[in-house]
Amino acid sequence: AKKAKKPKDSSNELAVCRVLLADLEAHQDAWPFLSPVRHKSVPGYRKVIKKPMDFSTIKEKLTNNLYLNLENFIVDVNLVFNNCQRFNEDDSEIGRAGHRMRRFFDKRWTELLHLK
Ligand SMILES: Oc1ccc2c(c1)N[C@H](O)CC2
Repeated sequence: AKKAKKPKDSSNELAVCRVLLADLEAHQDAWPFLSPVRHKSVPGYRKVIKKPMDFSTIKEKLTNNLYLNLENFIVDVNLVFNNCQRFNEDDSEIGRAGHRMRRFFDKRWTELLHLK
């Protein structure tokens, strides 16, 4: 017989987003991602990176209820790391920080989701 699907509990997804963002901001490798890239002083950035994103902008969006669910939030966090990989060599300070932050984020949100 078909197993009854467990109803999804989305009520605490925004609380999970706040915890995840606080953990990202507190990480020692967060420094390249804390505020918007000053693209006026970074040649090529505005041309190459179509959708800039950073942790302070994500916090603003979270505060203004612009994330409908955890998935939309994760899309923006991954945008931060994908922009970083696009613009920085893997073998650079910022490139390495981006890889470390992405690994940390992936581990952290899967931990939090398994708690449910
Ligand atoms: O050398 C530089 C100078 C500025 C930036 C980067 C590297 N990478 C950041 O992703 C964007 C800003």
